[in-house]
Amino acid sequence: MAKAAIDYSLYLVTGRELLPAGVDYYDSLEASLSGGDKVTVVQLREKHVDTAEFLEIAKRSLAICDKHGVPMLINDNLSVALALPPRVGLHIGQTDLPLAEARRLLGPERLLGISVHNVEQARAVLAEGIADYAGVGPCHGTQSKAGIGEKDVLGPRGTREVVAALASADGKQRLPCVLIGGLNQKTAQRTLYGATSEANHPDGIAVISAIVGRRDADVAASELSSIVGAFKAQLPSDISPGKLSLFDAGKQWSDTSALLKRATQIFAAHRQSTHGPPLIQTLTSHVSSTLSANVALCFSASPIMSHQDQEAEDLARATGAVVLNIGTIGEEARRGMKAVGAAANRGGKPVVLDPVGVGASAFRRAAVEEIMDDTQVTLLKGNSAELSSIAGLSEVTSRGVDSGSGSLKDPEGLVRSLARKERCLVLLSGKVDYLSDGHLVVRVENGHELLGRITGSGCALGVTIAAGLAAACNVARGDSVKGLSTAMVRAHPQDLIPGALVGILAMTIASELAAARQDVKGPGTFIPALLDELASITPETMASRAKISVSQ
Ligand SMILES: Nc1ncnc2c1ncn2[C@@H]1O[C@H](COP(=O)(O)OP(=O)(O)OP(=O)(O)O)[C@@H](O)[C@H]1O
Ligand SMILES: Cc1ncsc1CCO
Repeated sequence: MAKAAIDYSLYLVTGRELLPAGVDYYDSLEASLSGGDKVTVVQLREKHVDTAEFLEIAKRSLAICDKHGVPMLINDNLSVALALPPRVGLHIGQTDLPLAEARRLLGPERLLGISVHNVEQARAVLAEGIADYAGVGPCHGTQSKAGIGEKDVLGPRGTREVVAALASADGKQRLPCVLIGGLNQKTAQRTLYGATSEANHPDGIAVISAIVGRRDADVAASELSSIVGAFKAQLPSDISPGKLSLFDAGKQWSDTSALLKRATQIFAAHRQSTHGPPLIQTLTSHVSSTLSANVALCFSASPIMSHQDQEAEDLARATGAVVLNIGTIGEEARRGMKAVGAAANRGGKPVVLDPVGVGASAFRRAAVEEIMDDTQVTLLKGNSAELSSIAGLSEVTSRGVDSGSGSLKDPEGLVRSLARKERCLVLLSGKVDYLSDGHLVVRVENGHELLGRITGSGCALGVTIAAGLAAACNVARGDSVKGLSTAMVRAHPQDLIPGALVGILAMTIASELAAARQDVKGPGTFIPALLDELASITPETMASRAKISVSQ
C-alpha cells in the first residue's frame, strides 16, 4: 500500500487484555474492520508475549487486515516487523530504537510511526523527516497505560500545541498525526476539535478499549468513524499554515447595520417565542442564582439552576444553552460542570463560561483550566481582571470577584487573541463591552454604572447571552451545518455573534432605561426596575438605542 494513501482516521491499537470475557481476539478484530465505517489502520500491541507468539498472532492478524485492505503495523518489535512482508510497518515509542536506526533497518518502504508527548519531541521528529506519522498523546488519562500521572496528560489544549508543532515548517513536510490516550465515543469530538488550530489539525484518533473492550466492536468502530468523519467533513480544504481559518464566525459582520439588523431579527423571533422559551441550564453561584433565574424569565427564557452531574444527560436533551459560572464553585459543581459541558458539546448546544474571580486563587485557575479542557466553550466572558488572568497578563489584577484597579492597554487585542487561542467567542465586560470571534471586534457602549454597583450583574449577563445564543440556534434550526465551528454548535456560525449581541444589548439597554426611571434612587431600587425593563424591552427599542461599532 502506498504510504501516501494511508487514511489515519480510525487507528486501532490492539489490546487483548481488554477484551470482554469470552470474546475472541480475531473475531473482535474482524468485526472492527467489517462494514462501511470501520477501522482504517491497525497497530498490533503485545506487551506480554515472546517474539515467536507475537509473530504467530501478527500473521493471523495480517491475513484479516489484508482481507479488508487495511494497513498493519507492529508495536515496538523490529524483528516481528522484519519477519513479515514489507507492507507491515513499525510503531516505536520515544524510548525504543532511535528513529534513524529504525528506518535504516526497516528500509525506506515500510510505514514507520513514532509517539510524541510534547512540543519538543514533535519538533524533533518533524525536523528529522524520517517518520511517516506521529501518535500524539496521552490526550487523557487511560486504562491501558497505567501509571500515567495527571501531569503527563496533555488535555485537548495541550494536544493542540503538539499537533501545531507537526505542521510543515522550515521546508519540512507536515507530518500526519493521530491522537491517542483516552479517546472514546465521549471524548473524541471534543479532543479532535480542541487539538485543531489555525496551524494544523489531527488526521485521526487511535483507540484501544473504546473498540477492543466492546462486545459489538463493529458498532463501536462505526460510532467512532462517524465522529471522525463529521470532524473531517468540516475542515476547510486549504490547510496550508496560516490559511486555516477555523472560527470565522463573523466575517460577514463588518457592516455594523447588517449586524444590528440580524440581532434584531433574532431577538424578534425570540420574543415571539416561535420555538418556545429556551431552557437555560445555569450552574452559578449561590450569590447570583435568584437574580440570574429572574433575569432569564424576564428575558423570555426558562431557567434551571442545577449542579447535579447525575441529571446532566437528561437535561441536555431539553436545554437551549448552558452557563458555567464558577462564582462559588465547589466539588459538586465541578463534577456537574464536567458532565453538563460534555453533554452540551455532544448535543451542539452553546456553552457560556463565566470564570468569576479566576485570578484570585489557584483553585479557581485550576477549575477554569479543567472546564476549558473538558468542554469546548462557545463564549468566554469576563471582566478585565478575569480575562487578563486567563491570557496570562498582569496588567489588571483582582483580589476577589470584582474587577481590580487598572485598565487594559489593548482590550481589542486581548479579546481577539484570546478568541483565536481558545477558538471561541470572547466578551470582555466593563464600561464598554468588547465581543470578538478572533477576527472582528464589536464594541458595545450601552450600559449604566449602576450595573457595576450590584452584585451578580455580570453573572446575569451570562444568562442573557446564553439565551441570545440559544435564540440564534433556534432561528438557524433545520438549516444545514456549515463551518468548523459548528462541530460544537449546530447553528449557522455567523449567527453566534448577533446571538451573543442580543443578550448584551438587552441587558445594557435595560440598565439605561431602568436607571432613567423616577422611582430608581440607587442600587436597591435599580434591581427590580432592571427586571421590569428587561421584561418589556422590544426589538425596536434595541435597534434604536444600540451603540455598537465593529472593527476588523
Ligand atoms: N461603569 C459602567 N458603565 C456602563 N456599564 C457598565 C459599567 N460597569 C459594568 N457595566 C455593565 O455591566 C455588565 C456586567 O459587567 P461587569 O464587568 O460589571 O461584570 P462582572 O464584574 O462580571 O460582574 P459581577 O461579578 O458582579 O457579576 C456589562 O454588561 C457591562 O456593560
Ligand atoms: C460576591 C460573589 N462571590 C462569589 S460569586 C459572587 C457574585 C459575583 O460574581
